[in-house]
Amino acid sequence: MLRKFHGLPGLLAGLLLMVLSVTGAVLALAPALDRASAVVPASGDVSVAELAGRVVAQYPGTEQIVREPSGKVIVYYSRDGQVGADLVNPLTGEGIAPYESSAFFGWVKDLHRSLMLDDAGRALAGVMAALMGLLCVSGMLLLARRIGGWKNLLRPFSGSGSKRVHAELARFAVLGLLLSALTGSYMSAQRFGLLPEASATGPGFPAEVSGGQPAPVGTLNALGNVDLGEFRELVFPYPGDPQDVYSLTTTGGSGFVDQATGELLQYQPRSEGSIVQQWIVSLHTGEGLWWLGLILGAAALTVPVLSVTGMTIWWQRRRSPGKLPDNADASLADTIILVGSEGNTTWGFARELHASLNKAGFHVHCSEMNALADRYPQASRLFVLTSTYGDGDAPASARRFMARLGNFRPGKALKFAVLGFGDRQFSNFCKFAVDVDAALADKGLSRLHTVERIDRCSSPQFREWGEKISEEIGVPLALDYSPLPPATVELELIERADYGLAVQAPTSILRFKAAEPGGWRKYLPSNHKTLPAFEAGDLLGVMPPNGQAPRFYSLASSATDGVLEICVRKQPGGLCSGYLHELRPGDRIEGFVRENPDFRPAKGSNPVILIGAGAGIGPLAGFIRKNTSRSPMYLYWGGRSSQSDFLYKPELRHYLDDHRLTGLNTAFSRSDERAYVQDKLRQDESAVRQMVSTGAQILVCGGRDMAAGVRQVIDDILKPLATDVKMLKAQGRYLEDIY
Ligand SMILES: Cc1cc2nc3c(=O)[nH]c(=O)nc-3n(C[C@H](O)[C@H](O)[C@H](O)COP(=O)(O)O)c2cc1C
Repeated sequence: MLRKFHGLPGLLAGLLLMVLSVTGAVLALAPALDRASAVVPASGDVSVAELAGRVVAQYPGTEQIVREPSGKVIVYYSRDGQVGADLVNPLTGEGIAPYESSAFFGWVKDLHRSLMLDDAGRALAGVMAALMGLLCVSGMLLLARRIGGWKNLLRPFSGSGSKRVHAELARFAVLGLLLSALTGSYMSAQRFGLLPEASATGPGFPAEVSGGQPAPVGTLNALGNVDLGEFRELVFPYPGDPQDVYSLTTTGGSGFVDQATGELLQYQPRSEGSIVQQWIVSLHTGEGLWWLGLILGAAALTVPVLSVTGMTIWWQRRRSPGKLPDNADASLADTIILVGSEGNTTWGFARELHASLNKAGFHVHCSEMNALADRYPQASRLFVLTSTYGDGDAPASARRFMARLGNFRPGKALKFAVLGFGDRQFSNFCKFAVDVDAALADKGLSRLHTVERIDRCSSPQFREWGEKISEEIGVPLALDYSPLPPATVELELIERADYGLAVQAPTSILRFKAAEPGGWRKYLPSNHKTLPAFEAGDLLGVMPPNGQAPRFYSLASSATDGVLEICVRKQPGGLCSGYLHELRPGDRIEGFVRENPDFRPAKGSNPVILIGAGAGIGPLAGFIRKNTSRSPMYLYWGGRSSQSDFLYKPELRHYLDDHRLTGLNTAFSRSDERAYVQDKLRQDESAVRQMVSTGAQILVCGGRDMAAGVRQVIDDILKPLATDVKMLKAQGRYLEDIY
């Protein structure tokens, strides 16, 4: 609900808000520019009498002197029948330059205030300001919910892409934006009579004036008592009229000054309402507070980026597999389905369960596990369908689930069943599902059904689970779903480099191109094949022969390299790795790319520490190849023998020479040295610690034993910094790709 509230007005208003914010940011420069060009004496240095005396000496026809909130002093005068206005130096009274208000700023102000649409535009701008206030508040509530409370607001966020940019910018800009929005709404409401305006009437003309011989303005007592810092405006009496008076306005109020006696007449202090009003204007425009103007301007400049990233998030969410027809509201649903998925296949099963339960008359709400609500007031059944990733870890749409479980307040009637999706070839088969099952039981929920595990998206296993659930809930559910095989492309092997045979670790670097169609079809222009889009670190799914489920390999190249490269170790008895190792140049395979955006080096100039062993070097080599900005990048890699399985040896030398790689540290377990990559990290302990303390990111790729050993070493190294791998992971600074 909160998300809809934040998203819909945001989308509608995005464009208008961009216009208002960009114009606001331009206008915010004016106070600082004005201040930079103004001569501002220290407080107490110049009185209004001194100022007026100096100005009149230079401009005998002075009619009015005005001091702007920026400190600029302007004199309006008449000379030889002509009127003029000059900017003057308050220390000398001399003119600095003719005064003209900027046509450019005037135009921008009109656009900002009324979108060039007079009153209709002013009203629209006011509505936009109120909307901006709502967006700020709902956005902050969303953000606090996402990061686990207000206390985490200043901690680094994990995540990537539009979501991260949106959240990072918003948390720093929100106070400025909220201030602009609230003050803008207030001003607009006043203008349209929705809020009372402070009375602008000044004191009445004095009933009695001395009418004596006018004294020089520089000698008038009442003006001598006012400091320049408090001065706003002095209007001179009509020349030759002894009954006329000076009218004086200061920050504290206004009154009249007798031109003969210098006495202050009819002084009226400013009302509280008028002071508040003036403050609101200053807080909105930065008038007289040039530094605040700059802060507000910088905050306003984030609005176009927030609008674009906000729209991107909205669009991604609309296209997400979690968008289901007839999805009940979480607060009204009697049945909840939560989905944990990385590659989206689990969503297909969840959709089938959702449709079957809906058909049976239940009110079903389905969402990703990360969106676990604090309560489901009407629900009595909770189904959790989740895959497992990494080395028994949570998939992307469930990564925040365990943290959110802390705030979860289940009703007494709520019973749950967890169904895991995984692959028996991983030693941690469906581990995350098992962990979730245990965590829900710990929370005090009772089980509707014990946790079950589905191997490689098996449709019969899913159907059987459905039958057991039918018995538990007393309603027949016919779950019939088989995921569509992913759309594949044909790839042709163009090159291979073989390593490791002598040390019983046969590993090959395989390079593919998109296969050209055969026969007459190759002459069709539309049939010229190109590689799909991918980045190093994404996954290549390979369909092994005999219709087996796909196996995944980390990509060592990106599409812009013009070649699709993987690094494959032949596993004893491994069906797919054996199949790939048999390939000769010219042979073709069927494959598809699966994005893995969470395993990428962060952009920026912080050091990146790459750690891997064996074929795990593949994506790491791809990251180094792409490091054309020459950010500091260090590689720690372990193999068996420098003679036999030093993968990418010539390329790494080349990357060191051209500074795409800053440092290389190798360990060989079957050499005289007998070292592992963990040993090299320990040797470099202080350097690693120092890099992490300056914001380094660590990426690990390889087998699970190596990854566990590396985690242990890094935890030890980080102890003096009072941080650990868990914390770095939460900040998106420790990424793993483990098999
Ligand atoms: C890189 C990678 C790591 C995986 N790790 C595990 C694992 O540790 N345990 C497991 O049971 N399955 C693991 N799997 C298999 C997935 O859980 C399984 O393919 C699941 O059906 C994917 O569902 P999803 O597409 O909804 O994420 C892994 C798959 C990949 C590609």
